[in-house]
Amino acid sequence: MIRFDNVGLRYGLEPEVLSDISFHIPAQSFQFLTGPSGAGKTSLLRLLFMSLRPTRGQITVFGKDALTLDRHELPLLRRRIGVVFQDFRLLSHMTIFENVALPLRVRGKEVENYRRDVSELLDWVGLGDKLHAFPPVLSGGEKQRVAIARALIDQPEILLADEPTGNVDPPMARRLLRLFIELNRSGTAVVIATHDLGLMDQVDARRMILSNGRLDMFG
Ligand SMILES: Nc1ncnc2c1ncn2[C@@H]1O[C@H](COP(=O)(O)OP(=O)(O)OP(=O)(O)O)[C@@H](O)[C@H]1O
Repeated sequence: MIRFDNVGLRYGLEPEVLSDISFHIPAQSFQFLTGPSGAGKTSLLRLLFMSLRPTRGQITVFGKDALTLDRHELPLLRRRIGVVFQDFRLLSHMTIFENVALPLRVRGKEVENYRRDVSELLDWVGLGDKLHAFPPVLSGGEKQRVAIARALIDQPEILLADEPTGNVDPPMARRLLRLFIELNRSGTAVVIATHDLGLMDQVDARRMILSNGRLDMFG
C-alpha cells in the first residue's frame, strides 16, 4: 500500500533526521510508530502523507511514485488517507458536525445519508452533546477527538495518527484505541505514532521504532 525504499530526510543543512528508511505498510495492517522525542515520527508521518518530500530515496503510495505525481493526482491519493496531525486542522467557522462530515460532503454525499453516522461516531468519542459547537470553544482533548472522528468517518484505506491519545485521560484513550481496532477490522491499515507504552501493550501490533535516524521493526 505504501512503500519506502532507502528514504533519507534532512531539514536545510542539518544532519539527516531519517536515514535509509525502508519498509512496507501492507493493506489492513496495524502498526505503532514509536521512538524518543525528536526521533522523527511526525516527519515520517508527513512523508507518508506526501506533505513533505524526502531528500533521497523512493516513496510509493498506492502504486504511484510520490515524487513524480502531478498536481491532480496528489489530492486524489490523499483522499484515500485519513490523518490526525497534532495541530488538528479543524475549520473554525464550521460546527463540529460539519467538520466531521466534511470528507463525506466532498465526495458529494447528501446530509440525510450521513447524519446518523456522524452523530453516532461523535457520541462514541464523547462529543454527542457538542454537535453544534464550534472548534474554538473546545478543549485540546475535545478537538483531538473531532479530528479523529473526521479522519475515520469515510473509512479511509489507511489512517495516520500522530499521538492521537496524547490529550485524553486513560479511559478515553482505551475507547479511542477500540475505535482504531474496529476501523482496522473493517479493512483500514492503521499507523499510530505514540510514546504511550501502555497503549501499545493493549494491541498485538507491529512496532516501528525510530532512533538516531534509523528504523527497526518488531512483530
Ligand atoms: N520544519 C522543520 N524544520 C527544521 N527542523 C525540523 C522541522 N520539523 C522537525 N524538525 C526537526 O526534526 C527532528 C524530528 O522531529 P519530529 O517532529 O519529526 O520528531 P518526533 O519524533 O515526532 O518528536 P516528538 O515525539 O517530540 O513529537 C527534530 O530534531 C526536529 O527539531
